[in-house]
Amino acid sequence: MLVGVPKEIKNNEFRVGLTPAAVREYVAHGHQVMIETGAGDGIDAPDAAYIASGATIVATAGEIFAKAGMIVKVKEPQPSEWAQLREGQILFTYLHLAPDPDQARGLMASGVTAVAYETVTDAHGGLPLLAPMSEVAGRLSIQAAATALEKPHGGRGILLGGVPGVAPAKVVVIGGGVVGMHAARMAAGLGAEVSILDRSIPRLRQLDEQFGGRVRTLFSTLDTLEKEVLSADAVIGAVLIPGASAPKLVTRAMLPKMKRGAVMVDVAIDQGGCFETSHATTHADPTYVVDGVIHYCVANMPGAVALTSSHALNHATLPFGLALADYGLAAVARDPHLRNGLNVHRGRITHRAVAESLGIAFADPATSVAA
Ligand SMILES: NC(=O)C1=CN([C@@H]2O[C@H](COP(=O)(O)OP(=O)(O)OC[C@H]3O[C@@H](n4cnc5c(N)ncnc54)[C@H](O)[C@@H]3O)[C@@H](O)[C@H]2O)C=CC1
Ligand SMILES: CC(=O)C(=O)O
Ligand SMILES: [Mg+2]
Repeated sequence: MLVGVPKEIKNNEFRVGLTPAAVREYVAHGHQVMIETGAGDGIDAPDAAYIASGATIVATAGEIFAKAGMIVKVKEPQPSEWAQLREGQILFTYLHLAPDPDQARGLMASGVTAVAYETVTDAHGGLPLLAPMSEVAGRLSIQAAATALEKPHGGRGILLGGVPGVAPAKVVVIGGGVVGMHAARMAAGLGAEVSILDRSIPRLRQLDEQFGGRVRTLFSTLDTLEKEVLSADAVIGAVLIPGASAPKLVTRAMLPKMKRGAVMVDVAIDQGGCFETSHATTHADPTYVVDGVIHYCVANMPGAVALTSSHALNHATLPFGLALADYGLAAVARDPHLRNGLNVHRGRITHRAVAESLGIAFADPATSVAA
């Protein structure tokens, strides 16, 4: 298959869909790979590195969209990219369609077959193509919170770990999955007081065991959530219902009762955000203030550490991308985990939770791909 990788065009997005090491694997499988010139510049992978791995360098994204059988990206296609996708072409990337009806309509109109990294599953109930970026974003969320809490950035002026004789900051993590666990680990490592809220008791058990009592685990009721948020210096939003829009767990009414200069990092913003007052921001202007509480809501946090992120992402996407390149749609038909990643196919939404969040009719992928 002819596989194409355009340069990412989202604000401050420096990741790349395929690293040179991944290109070499595709070429070893007999595929041709086209890379837009400069696509790897953000991860210290110049055109020459891609040529050495067997790729061809092309001057424009337009050529890639026109010729490639499969497009491999990182972030959801931007409006100028929807217009260039077409029927018979496979798009393999993050989509986050539930809170983004414009993109959903754009992809449906294009006729493209779109496999979303974030809903591909594994045999253990996990999301293997979301997990590496959740690890990155969870860890970064604490760096973002620490920075925002500094006085020159408008924060309370509290050091996460405190110092001997002065109490540390309180970090409250809502959602104890991959993002939540990595956020808690970083916050605890810096010496903060940390609690994690989740609605899954088995998950809370795992976290309790893993942290050996260093982090408090709490079942998330309305009462517990409110009590924890109102006493927090930093709140990390890390819940997920796969494919669906995030539930709004911190309401606007809670904000005036929170500490002045507290910070809320809504990592779940790519699924619409789990705070009522969240709206997506960019790395260029990551924060805003509502009722004295700083909001950080960057939807592509891992793009800031593109080098780490691109390699971690490629390690996870490689086997699925190779299967798509080797077998095309047949790979989706025969692998239920890859099929769970199918979000759009020939103008229909093929993921149930995505369809329900968008209020668009659901087309069963098991039957629509075979058709
Ligand atoms: N902004 C960014 O750059 C990035 C955002 N993300 C996003 O972060 C979010 C979390 O991802 P993961 O940690 O990988 O998901 P995950 O599936 O590993 O964890 C989600 C956790 O939320 C819990 N949960 C669900 N509903 C809840 C509720 N009402 N109250 C409390 N807990 C609840 C689940 O039990 C689960 O433990 C996703 O929306 C993901 O797309 C991930 C990477 C980068
Ligand atoms: C998962 C996601 O939204 C990202 O890595 O940008
Ligand atoms: Mg701002």
